[in-house]
Amino acid sequence: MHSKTLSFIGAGHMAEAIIAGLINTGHPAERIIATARSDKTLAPLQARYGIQTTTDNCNAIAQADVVVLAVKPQVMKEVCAQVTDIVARQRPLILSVAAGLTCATLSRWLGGYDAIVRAMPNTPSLVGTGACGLYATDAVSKEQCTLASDLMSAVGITEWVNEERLLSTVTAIAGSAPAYFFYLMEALEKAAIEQGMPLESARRLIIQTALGAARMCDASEDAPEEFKKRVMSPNGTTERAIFHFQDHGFEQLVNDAVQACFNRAEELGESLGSQ
Ligand SMILES: NC(=O)C1=CN([C@@H]2O[C@H](COP(=O)(O)OP(=O)(O)OC[C@H]3O[C@@H](n4cnc5c(N)ncnc54)[C@H](OP(=O)(O)O)[C@@H]3O)[C@@H](O)[C@H]2O)C=CC1
Ligand SMILES: O=C(O)[C@@H]1CCC=N1
Repeated sequence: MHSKTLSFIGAGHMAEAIIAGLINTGHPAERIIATARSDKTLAPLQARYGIQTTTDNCNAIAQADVVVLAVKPQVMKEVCAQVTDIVARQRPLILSVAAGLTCATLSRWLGGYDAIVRAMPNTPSLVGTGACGLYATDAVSKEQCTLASDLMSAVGITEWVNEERLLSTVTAIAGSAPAYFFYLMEALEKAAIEQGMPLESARRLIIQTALGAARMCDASEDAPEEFKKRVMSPNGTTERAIFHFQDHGFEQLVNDAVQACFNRAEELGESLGSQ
């Protein structure tokens, strides 16, 4: 992996999360190239990680073993059109992290080039605890799949899915899901402040609790439901809170939000893919 040159087309939140994770695991900075439209975006990345940067997408791809497409889905078509010729000459593995856009759409936009793996990562990649879904069509070789796995495993865990639509599920439970947890943490902070606790104290306690809950699940085969029961003393405090969540439709609300996220990923794929 460390001998491969990785070019990131797009240097925003998701690209930076993966780049930071890769640098932390020892990937040589000189073997990472990032592009953006403006030097203003690139300068801080270059300063932070010592990577190569350029606003010339074709130049970045001309040196690449792997091209990570990390622009917004809405600008992907334009970017693909720009780089089709250099991709055909260089023949890198294309790893797209864009929500919704299918391998078929990306391949069409890249003039029929089909060595494409789709990934749906998340921003905790930044600290080496990413969770990433991967999907490849039959056109992708075993070696290319291994390369994609190796790249994303450097910044967290990976799960291959055998149906492309399941990447929309991965989007709804992992790609977008850090925001759900942040939202819950934000709401807990607000509740603590309302009860008179200083923000700093509340935040420390909430972060550690989230970390502890995740670590307990990670360290055991037991289901989250089991851990929940162990906190819920009969007629105790937790039970009162959980019953309140249940009485107010918490599980349905989560299900509906996950479905809305899934639907938006599919909708993005369909509307942009029809272009
Ligand atoms: N954010 C997240 O948590 C996740 C995002 N994704 C996917 O990652 C992709 C990027 O999202 P995110 O990082 O949040 O978006 P950002 O807006 O943070 O980053 C987009 C980047 O693309 C660059 N860019 C725009 N146009 C071009 C171009 N023509 N050539 C080269 N670079 C260009 C921008 O550069 P400039 O600043 O100069 O305009 C910017 O650096 C999306 O497709 C999204 O679906 C997937 C999983 C999680
Ligand atoms: O919100 C989005 O569209 C992107 C994709 C997954 C996370 N962020």
